[in-house]
Amino acid sequence: MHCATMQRLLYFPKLLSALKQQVKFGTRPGYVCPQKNILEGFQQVRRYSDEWDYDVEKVLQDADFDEFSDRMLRLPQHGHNVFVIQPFVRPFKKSAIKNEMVQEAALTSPQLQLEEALALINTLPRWKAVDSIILGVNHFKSSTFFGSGQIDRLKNIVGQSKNISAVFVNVDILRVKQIIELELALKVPVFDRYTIVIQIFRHHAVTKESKLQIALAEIPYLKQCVKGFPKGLSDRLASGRFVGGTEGMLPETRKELLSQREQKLKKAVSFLKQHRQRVRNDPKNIYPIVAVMGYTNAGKTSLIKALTGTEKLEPRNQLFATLDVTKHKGNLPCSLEVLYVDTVGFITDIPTELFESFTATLEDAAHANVILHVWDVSNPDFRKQQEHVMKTLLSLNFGENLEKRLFVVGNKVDRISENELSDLKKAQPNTCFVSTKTGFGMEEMLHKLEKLTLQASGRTRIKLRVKAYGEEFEWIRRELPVEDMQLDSEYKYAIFTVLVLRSQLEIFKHKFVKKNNVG
Ligand SMILES: Nc1nc2c(ncn2[C@@H]2O[C@H](COP(=O)(O)OP(=O)(O)OP(=O)(O)O)[C@@H](O)[C@H]2O)c(=O)[nH]1
Ligand SMILES: [Mg+2]
Repeated sequence: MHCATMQRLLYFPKLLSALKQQVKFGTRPGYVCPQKNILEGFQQVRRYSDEWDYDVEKVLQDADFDEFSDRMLRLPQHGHNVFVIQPFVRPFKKSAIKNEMVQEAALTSPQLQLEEALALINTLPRWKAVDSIILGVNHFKSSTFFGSGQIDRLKNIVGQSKNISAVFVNVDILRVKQIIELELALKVPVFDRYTIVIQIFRHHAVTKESKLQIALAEIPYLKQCVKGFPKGLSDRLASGRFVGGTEGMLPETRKELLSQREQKLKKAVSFLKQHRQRVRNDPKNIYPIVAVMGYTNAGKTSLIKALTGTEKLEPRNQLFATLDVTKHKGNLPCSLEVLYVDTVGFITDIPTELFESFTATLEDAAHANVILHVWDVSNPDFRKQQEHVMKTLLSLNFGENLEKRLFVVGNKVDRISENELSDLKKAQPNTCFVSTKTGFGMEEMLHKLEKLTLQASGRTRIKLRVKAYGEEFEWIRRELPVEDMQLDSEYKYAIFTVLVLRSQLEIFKHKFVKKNNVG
């Protein structure tokens, strides 16, 4: 076996020894071990034959639109040195906030929010957070967002620093009027969370599926820009955001451009959905599916890598490192093959439209037998994060039977103290606590996951007694997930323990039970 794979399997000593025994047993002359593929499964990186044959590039190619959207989203090639502003509403004024997402954000600490804002900026290649400030406000003023005294203070900071080339106000979305007023005052481009996340998405999108969905995610933002763009202001703007190019276009022409783009994208996404549905319904796809979901950077990709040994997976200390929904084959201790689905992480204070655009690929996860929710328990904000993930799952139609198929894993326990871990275990008795980094708790977690997966995917563990090395024997070995096989003392009969779907059992009965001697 591959040496690196061996090392990874050392996380799971019992599982490893069981696998080794099975393989040894399989080397008996004349007998190929059905479990041999288990070990091979650990080494395999496999994209299933669900390739989508569609020319997305053709749909996305549109020079006029690119010029318009790049201008609105301000995508500089050179990056930015960013001044990060973390606004928070002073506690006694919380009732003044209407926006539900801002209200939710106001429940956490501004310091933690600022840390996330810095991580967002530093995730973008060539972007750097150079300074930051936490600003308490009584309420978010409609036109300028901040009060006039605060605007003066910000003007001073930004004006005096030669280093600052952009400002990031860490709120979900700023209105166009607010952006324009802030840009006029501060004389640098101003970004909100929506625009920053869109830019990260653009950088991290690899496949045509994610490129398409991200293009759709930009549309609501651009619509807002077109709607809120005030006449006659553009030439006063220093940032050049709305100046030149499509600025000269009539508002109707911009609207037309956007609506044509939206129609094209929606049509392509509907084809993508149909394709995904066909793949899901293909009777060949009988593997139970475990969708790994959670807040961004919680360790979803790391967990799948630890469970499957997939070399190509690259966990990264970045927000939204994963945008493509990918499937990775692994085995449960009972030998049953499962597909782990890696997914895009969620984040608070982002308009829901942004994640709704991912539904075409997230639908695969929504139909999964098990929804494995990963928490980063070392993050002081993890309770708020996990609440947010649950809310997002419900808003994205993951609600059906969610309680029955939900499996919660608290990751990164190597970064918390023993006391904290024991308090967490008491408070969350149904959660499996692990570290994908050290391997702590992984074996126990895997056994619990197996139990739920078998139950949720409708598999039954049964014994089949058949003639050794006969037709049925070969069929079982080839077609069914075999957990164990024993030969009788005379090597005449074999007793298989298999994990079967009702449909597989019916096929077996139809093929063999009547005509042959099967127990
Ligand atoms: N200390 C520690 N770090 C971990 C653990 N699991 C993951 N990490 C680190 O956390 C960071 C994020 O890991 P990923 O697996 O990429 O997280 P993710 O949830 O897939 O993130 P996104 O795809 O960006 O949403 C990486 O730097 C990992 O090395 C763990 O158990 N302990
Ligand atoms: Mg990931």
